Amino acid sequence: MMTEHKPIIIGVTGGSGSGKTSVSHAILNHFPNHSIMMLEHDSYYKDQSDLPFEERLKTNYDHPFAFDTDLFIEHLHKLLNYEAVEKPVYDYVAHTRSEQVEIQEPKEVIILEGILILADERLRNMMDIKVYVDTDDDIRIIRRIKRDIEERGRTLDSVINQYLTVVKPMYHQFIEPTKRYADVVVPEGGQNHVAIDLINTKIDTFLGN
Ligand SMILES: Nc1ncnc2c1ncn2[C@@H]1O[C@H](COP(=O)(O)OP(=O)(O)O)[C@@H](O)[C@H]1O
Ligand SMILES: Nc1ccn([C@@H]2O[C@H](COP(=O)(O)O)[C@@H](O)[C@H]2O)c(=O)n1
Repeated sequence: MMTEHKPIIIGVTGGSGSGKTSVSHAILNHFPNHSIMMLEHDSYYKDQSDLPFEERLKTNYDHPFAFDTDLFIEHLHKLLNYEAVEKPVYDYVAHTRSEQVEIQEPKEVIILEGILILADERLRNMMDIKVYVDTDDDIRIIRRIKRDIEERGRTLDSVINQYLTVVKPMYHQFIEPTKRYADVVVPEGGQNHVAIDLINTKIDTFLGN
């Protein structure tokens, strides 16, 4: 595919359970007839298939080192050049990459989503709009308990233990400080229709609509 302009990049970040995915889907759904895609940083958690399962449980998944951000950026550069990429598929139950990949075709609008995407200067410099979803800690942990038990194969004790020992301290050390890089701070995630409308209007402007 050849086009005059490079794709538009929107970064959506915030703590775990803040509503990043919901905001990203609200943006995707606003542009049903446009060329738009989402690239989750979580898909680029490092492959740990060489480690026994018990060892994978000890990984700090809320530290920048847990991600293969170099590969994420490499894929982003390809997408910016309108080339397709083989996106890894992450398995939260097994705590490693699955053996499958998904072919991701290039699009005109790319939504990057993840807890630590604003922590990397290279990524920040590639974004046209930076969004931070800001949701109270108590709401986020309640959502996470429900989601991790229902969808990510966790027990209540494991979610609480991981939250108190890793997720909460890493949030304050690495994620919350990136709020200052955001162009837009969205309180209460997916339900903030005014903020999402403002973001969509800006994307429309970039698209020349
Ligand atoms: N405004 C909201 N009200 C109620 N539940 C929500 C809201 N936004 C998200 N959720 C729920 O909370 C969980 C986490 O939301 P999600 O968008 O996946 O957050 P994140 O991607 O930041 O982890 C999901 O189960 C989602 O359905
Ligand atoms: N094997 C893994 C990998 C990641 N996590 C947690 O996922 C959170 C990020 O995803 P969100 O959708 O909640 O933004 C992050 O806080 C990691 O702790 C995990 O538990 N296990």
